[in-house]
Amino acid sequence: MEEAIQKADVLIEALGWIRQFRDKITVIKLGGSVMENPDALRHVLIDIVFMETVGMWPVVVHGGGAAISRAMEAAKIEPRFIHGRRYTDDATLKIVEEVLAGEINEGIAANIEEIGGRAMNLNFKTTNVLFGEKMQLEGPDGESLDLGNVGKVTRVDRTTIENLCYAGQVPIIPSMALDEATGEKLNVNADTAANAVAEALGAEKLVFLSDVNGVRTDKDNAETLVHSLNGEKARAMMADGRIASGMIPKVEACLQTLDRGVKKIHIIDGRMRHSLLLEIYTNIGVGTEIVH
Ligand SMILES: Nc1ncnc2c1ncn2[C@@H]1O[C@H](COP(=O)(O)OP(=O)(O)O)[C@@H](O)[C@H]1O
Ligand SMILES: CC(=O)N[C@@H](CCC(=O)OP(=O)(O)O)C(=O)O
Repeated sequence: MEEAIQKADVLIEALGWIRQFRDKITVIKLGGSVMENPDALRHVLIDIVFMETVGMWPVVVHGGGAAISRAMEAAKIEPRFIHGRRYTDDATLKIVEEVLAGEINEGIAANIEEIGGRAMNLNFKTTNVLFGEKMQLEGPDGESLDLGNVGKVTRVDRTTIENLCYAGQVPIIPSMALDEATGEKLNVNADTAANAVAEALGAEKLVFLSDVNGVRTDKDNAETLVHSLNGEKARAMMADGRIASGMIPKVEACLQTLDRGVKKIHIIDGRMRHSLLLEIYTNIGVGTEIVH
């Protein structure tokens, strides 16, 4: 009986948090590295179904970088990255669409339905909600770098996403956009796509599920987790190389988004069971919170 009472206590403890986040949007970015681990992905999706069931409005934006690279290798195309972005020629774009907007997008929605939740996969074949334009990057001497069909998000169809949330469905958004001027499809970095969606929706929270426990001062040592990271510290860590590779676009985009109305941003370990619920429903600080 004591055990049952303790379980009831836990439910009551969650009540305040459930009330606080009811009818509020949390954007969850699923990184390719989490999706590479089916067990971790399943647990994350169970947490998302829990959120949806208690009346929160989770919105999923996903990448799938590792799966794209694998499909490219099978097609004998060498993946190439420029400033953390995948060089995307026409053949690569076709693969990105098949893998990201196809297999992965449909797979996440199907998984959520299997667990008992309701989801809607939003892609070019169903409903596209991300619009963008080609991204221009500059090299060290100011020369323009050609990334091919890579874009940034300029507009988000907020009404469609909010209507789905209101109807109790979890929107699942792949990191691809449609160029409204040319009708071309664009490959978008999933971290920047998640930030654009959170900004457009004025999300209460933006949570990145990654394959590390957060930002670390030594990227190879989990013990060096930074619990709270502000802009000044983040810029210093990027300048001296402590923040590197995939963490750079993530942190840069987070700092920009905080300036644009999203209240809280966290980077947490998607492989840790229930890290998402712990972040939302408890006072235990898991991962790194990005602050002003
Ligand atoms: N200071 C740092 N702290 C933590 N991870 C870092 C840091 N600098 C670089 N990284 C790298 O960033 C990676 C996470 O970014 P990324 O590969 O884009 O993941 P995801 O697919 O989850 O978006 C980590 O696996 C780690 O190797
Ligand atoms: C332009 C660009 O780089 N797009 C990314 C989109 C997927 C992504 O970002 O996936 P992760 O979140 O798993 O890294 C790519 O092609 O890999």
